[in-house]
Amino acid sequence: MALIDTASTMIFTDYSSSSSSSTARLLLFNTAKLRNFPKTISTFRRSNSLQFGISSRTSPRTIITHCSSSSTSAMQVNNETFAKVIDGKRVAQDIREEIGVEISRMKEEIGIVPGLAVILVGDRKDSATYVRNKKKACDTVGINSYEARLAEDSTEEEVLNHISKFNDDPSVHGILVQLPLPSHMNEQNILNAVCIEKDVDGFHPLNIGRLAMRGREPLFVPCTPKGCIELLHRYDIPIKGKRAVVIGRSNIVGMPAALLLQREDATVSIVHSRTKNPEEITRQADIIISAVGQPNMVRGSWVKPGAVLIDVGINPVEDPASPRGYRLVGDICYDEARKVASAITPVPGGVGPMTIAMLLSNTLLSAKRIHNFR
Ligand SMILES: Nc1nc2c(c(=O)[nH]1)N[C@@H](CN(C=O)c1ccc(C(=O)N[C@@H](CCC(=O)O)C(=O)O)cc1)CN2
Repeated sequence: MALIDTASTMIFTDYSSSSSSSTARLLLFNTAKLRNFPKTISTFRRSNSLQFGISSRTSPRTIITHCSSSSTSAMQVNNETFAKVIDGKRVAQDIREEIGVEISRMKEEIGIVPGLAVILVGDRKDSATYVRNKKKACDTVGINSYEARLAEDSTEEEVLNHISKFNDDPSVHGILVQLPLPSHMNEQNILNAVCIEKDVDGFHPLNIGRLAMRGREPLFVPCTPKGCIELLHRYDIPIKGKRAVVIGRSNIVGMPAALLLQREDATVSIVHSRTKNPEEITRQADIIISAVGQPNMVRGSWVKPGAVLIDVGINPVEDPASPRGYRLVGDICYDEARKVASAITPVPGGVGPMTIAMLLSNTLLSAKRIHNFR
C-alpha cells in the first residue's frame, strides 16, 4: 500500500501487509546492481553483552572513547552546527572484536566453537551478497558457518527439511533463513520451524511474543532493531523517559524496534502509512528510528531540534557521478536533518553494519546458553 503525502510529496509505503513475505521487504531494496560491499576488518576485544546481549549504557566496559572524538562530535561550520555522526561501521567493528575474544575464550575453556547455519533460497543477488558477508563475518570472528543453497523453484518442504536437519545438529547454535523467500513459499510456516533456541534472527513468533510481553524475556532479539538500540547505548544516548517515534511497522524492524524502545522505558509512537500528520508526530520525538525504505522521506522539518536520528533505510538512488551508477541514501534526508538533529546515523555505514554484528552476537549468545558457558 503506498500513499502520497502531499505536503512533502514523499511516497510512504506500508510494509506491514499480511502477505507471506512482507516482513522481508524492508531493507530488501533493488540491489540487483549492488556488488561492492565494503570489506570489514576485525580485531577483537572483550564482550559486554547483558540483557539479550545488548550492552548497558551504565556498564563501564561499554564505553567507547572514540564516540566522542572530533570526527563523531557535533561539528560547527560557518556558524551552523551539524549533528554528531553515529558511526555504525566502527561500532560494528568493535563488537566483532569483542565477540572474537569471547569465542577464543569459549574454545579454550570448553572446546566449543559456535556454529551458524544459513539457508538461502533463490538467486537474488542482494540476498547472496548478504549471505556471503555473513559467512565472511563468521570466519573473521571464528564462528563455524554452514550453508544450504536451494534453487528458486524448491518446495517449502525442502526448506523445512534443511531446517529440521540444522535443528537436530548439535554443532549448529544459530539458524537463519535469508529473507525474502520466493513468493510461492509461506514465510510464516518456515520461520515457525526454526527451533526457538537457535532462532538467532529472533523472527520466531514466540521470541517476538516474549519481546512484546512485560516480565517475559525473548531468547533472541531481531538483529537490526537490536543494532539500533546498541548504537544508542554505545553513544550514551538516554532512552528512558524519552519520546520515541518509529517510522514503519514491519515485522523485522519497525515493530520490534518499537517494542525494544518501550522496554527501555521510552514513550513510543509508531508512524505508518495510515498515520495522519506523520510529520507533526515525528517532530515531537527525541529519538526517531526510521525503517520504511523510502529515500529521503524524513525531511529536516520533521525533526525536533536536538533529536537523535537512527536511519534503517538503505535505498539506492540513481547517481551518474558514482562509479556504480547509484548511491545509497537513507529514509532520512541527511543533509537537512543533520542541521537540526544532535546525532544521526549515516547511510551507508550506520545501522547496516550493525545487523551482521548483532547476528554474530546472537550466535555467540546461543552457543553460550546451550553450553551453559558464562
Ligand atoms: N534472515 C534475514 N533476512 C534479512 C535480514 C535479516 O536480518 N535477517 N536483513 C536484511 C538484509 N541484511 C542482512 O540479512 C543486511 C542488510 C544491509 C547490510 C549492510 O551492511 N548494509 C550497508 C550497505 C552495503 C552497501 O554498500 O551496499 C550499510 O548500510 O552500510 C547488512 C545486512 C534483509 N534480509
